[in-house]
Amino acid sequence: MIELVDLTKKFKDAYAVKNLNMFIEKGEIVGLLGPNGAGKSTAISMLSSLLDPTGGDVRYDNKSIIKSPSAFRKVVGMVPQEIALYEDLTAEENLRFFGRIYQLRGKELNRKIDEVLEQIGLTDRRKEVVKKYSGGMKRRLNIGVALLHDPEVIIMDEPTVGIDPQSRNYILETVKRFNEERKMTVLYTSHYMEEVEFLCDRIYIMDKGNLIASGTKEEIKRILSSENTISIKAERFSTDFIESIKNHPSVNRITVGEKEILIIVPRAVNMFSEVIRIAEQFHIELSSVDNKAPTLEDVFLHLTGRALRD
Ligand SMILES: Nc1ncnc2c1ncn2[C@@H]1O[C@H](COP(=O)(O)OP(=O)(O)OP(=O)(O)O)[C@@H](O)[C@H]1O
Repeated sequence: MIELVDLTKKFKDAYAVKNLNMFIEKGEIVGLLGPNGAGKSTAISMLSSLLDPTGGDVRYDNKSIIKSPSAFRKVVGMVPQEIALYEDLTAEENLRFFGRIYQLRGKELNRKIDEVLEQIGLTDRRKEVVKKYSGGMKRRLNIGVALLHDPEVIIMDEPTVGIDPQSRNYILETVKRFNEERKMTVLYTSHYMEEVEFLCDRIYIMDKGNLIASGTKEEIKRILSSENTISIKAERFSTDFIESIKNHPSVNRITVGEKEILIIVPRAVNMFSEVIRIAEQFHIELSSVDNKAPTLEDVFLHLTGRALRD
């Protein structure tokens, strides 16, 4: 198990990470979520012993990896946010170069290169120089480098930034496969809610250096359990109708879009029939009325008052 205990990093007079407490069990995919500048990269740089903390500790199987990082370094693969590849080398040559740094040689190195290229779906393009690769292919090779020494734990710092949806999907599916087939422990940082929702069972949410929520997806969404959101859609809404919904005694607040209105009501209130009655009264033809399950995005908005991608 990996534990972060009161982990803190102060740059001059500002805290990038403050008293961060987290744990990651063997074989779990844990998500670390937060907007730009939340402190995610700083936290995982300390976790992978690339950066010295100002305070606190990181423990792997009860041993401090701040004091003695070498054992942890052998079992961890780090995928950095910035692509760290040689553009003028081919995929195969890049893997060979980094493999040697991991002390791999000869047949073992060749076998690992073949295996990693297969895992990241680049076997066919192995002889091409990286500068000809698409953003998504570079991202995949960046992940491949971290897999060369068969890590037990992989730490990924926003590995899908700036790529097309197809490559993004490929990466997400690959991470899931590593976890299922190889029981790899994964710490996945992102500022995309949907990625973390798809991949992770347990989630930590950071904002401005602090942890603002943690738990399973279900636990985190329960933060919003005192309210329910109803989505109604129509080709057009009239001002009278909007005012009537907004001023209804059971409605907490509404968000008005061009063709959709979100109506937030207390959990216990059933507004369905009431909404339909008011729509009929104002001759609004509703195309749908749905109960909207809360998303992690809603949780973040609720906790911070800001959207995650501000
Ligand atoms: N070397 C540094 N010197 C001074 N301040 C820093 C340094 N590194 C990070 N910071 C500050 O610490 C805060 C957290 O940054 P960090 O990069 O960890 O956030 P992040 O959540 O990873 O965001 P991003 O998604 O943009 O990488 C930011 O305010 C950043 O400006």
